Amino acid sequence: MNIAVAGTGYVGLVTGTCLAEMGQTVVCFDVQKEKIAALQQRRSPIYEPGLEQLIQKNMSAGRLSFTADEKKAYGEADIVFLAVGTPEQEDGSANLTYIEEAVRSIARNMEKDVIIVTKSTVPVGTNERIRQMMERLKPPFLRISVVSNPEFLREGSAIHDWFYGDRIVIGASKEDEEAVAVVAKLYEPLGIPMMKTDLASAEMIKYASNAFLATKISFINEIANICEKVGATIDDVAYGIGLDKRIGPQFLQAGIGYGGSCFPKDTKALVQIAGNVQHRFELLEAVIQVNNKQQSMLVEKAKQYVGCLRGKKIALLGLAFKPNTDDVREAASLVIANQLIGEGATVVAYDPIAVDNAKKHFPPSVQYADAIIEAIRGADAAFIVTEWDEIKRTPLSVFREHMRTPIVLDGRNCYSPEEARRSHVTYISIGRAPVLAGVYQTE
Ligand SMILES: NC(=O)c1ccc[n+]([C@@H]2O[C@H](COP(=O)([O-])OP(=O)(O)OC[C@H]3O[C@@H](n4cnc5c(N)ncnc54)[C@H](O)[C@@H]3O)[C@@H](O)[C@H]2O)c1
Ligand SMILES: O=c1ccn([C@@H]2O[C@H](COP(=O)(O)OP(=O)(O)O[C@H]3O[C@H](CO)[C@@H](O)[C@H](O)[C@H]3O)[C@@H](O)[C@H]2O)c(=O)[nH]1
Repeated sequence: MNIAVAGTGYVGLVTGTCLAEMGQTVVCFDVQKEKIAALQQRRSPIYEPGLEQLIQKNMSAGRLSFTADEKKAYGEADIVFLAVGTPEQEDGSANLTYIEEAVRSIARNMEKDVIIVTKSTVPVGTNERIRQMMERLKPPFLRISVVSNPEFLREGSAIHDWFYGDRIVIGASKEDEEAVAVVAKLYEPLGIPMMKTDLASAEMIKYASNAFLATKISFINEIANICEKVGATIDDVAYGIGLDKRIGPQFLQAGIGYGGSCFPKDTKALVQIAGNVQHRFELLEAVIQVNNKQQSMLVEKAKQYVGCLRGKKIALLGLAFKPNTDDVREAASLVIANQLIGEGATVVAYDPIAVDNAKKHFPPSVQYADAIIEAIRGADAAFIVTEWDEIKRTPLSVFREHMRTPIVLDGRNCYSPEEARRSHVTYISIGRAPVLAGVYQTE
């Protein structure tokens, strides 16, 4: 069985590499020639723990290769996994241009019957359109099947998620039952529960899963905001509600809102998908609004405790949208950096991995430090935006020692209020009472 993967972003690379690790022969294709060149040199274009080693291992074993030549990728393929991007358009809907380009390319280059397996997150109805496009464009003597197989991996733990996921969803129409069996057989060795359904339901499962998780986050963030006002503590409240098995403890970490390449785009796309069938998804609209508000909250709090931010040095600790990734797409750090600069502050940022990516997206006036201490030295306030282990391991006493005024605004609740009191820092976190260490100069 020859497998091709279209796209070498997170999903394409993890899919291709993990299928090779499972013993399949895989060739990955991308339109970005520099990505393919790096991969051919055995370098991963993204930071994901364990991925580069697994790429190298499977290239050496001769099971995994990379090409920028579409004929080489698709000519011999029995199965093509579509893992190209589906980014957000201005109106919030998913941009399907890359999917369409990949489909045209497969149709142009295929020399065998082919099963197209869509891993990209695509609006309901897209796989049906992929089938129609393929039927129109493919060589008439060859057959195609279309299977929806949404991906649920999380960045930072993507390889673990591939091998130990909660479920595998395979959607197809009745006429593609044979293709479903082929795809199911590929996944069988993983022993992960598999569910088979129709195309539209599989597509909807992906959006509904992300929308539900985003809802949980916005919900707990709102509870945290209320906790601050009524004197309750979010840590205890989240723990207490999570003990109810019907609710569960996961995704109840209050903070500065969700970011990343999926939740922000997929929630907006689902609002659009609903809107297209004249259904206003008011609950999800509120989830998005709460998230936007949450991302700005820390700067508002900074103004309250630091005073006017003009001319102040602010340390921004953590740029990636979550730990263990170098991805800064839709990261709260970007919103915060823009706001701080808008207020006239000088921003000195630190991140252990994501600085190269940040430099491409952040305002040019952001300065970058090589270490946490360098970022906080002489600072008037420090924002903790990503809960990297390195940041969590830095005692608050270090902030007290190196900052001009030790005001720490922690968007990820990395420390306990007790430690803040012991360390004599002003510590403002989410859903807990502020810890005030004294009166500081505000002008
Ligand atoms: N990132 C995640 O954690 C994640 C998880 C689950 C699902 N998804 C979904 O999977 C899809 C891909 O996400 P990603 O984060 O890997 O995207 P990405 O933007 O990181 O990568 C997409 C890749 O596709 C390539 N590409 C574009 N057009 C192409 C074409 N015609 N042929 C071949 N390659 C082409 C791009 O050059 C890029 O390298 C999206 O729909 C996303 O919503 C992402
Ligand atoms: O309790 C929580 C959990 C997460 N987050 C934030 O939510 C965002 C997303 O986190 P996470 O879900 O861990 O990362 P992603 O890699 O974006 O993965 C999500 O998006 C992927 C793309 O669709 C899906 O495949 C995954 O199942 C889904 O978890 C990040 O900003 C986190 O900081 C919180 O604020 N509180």
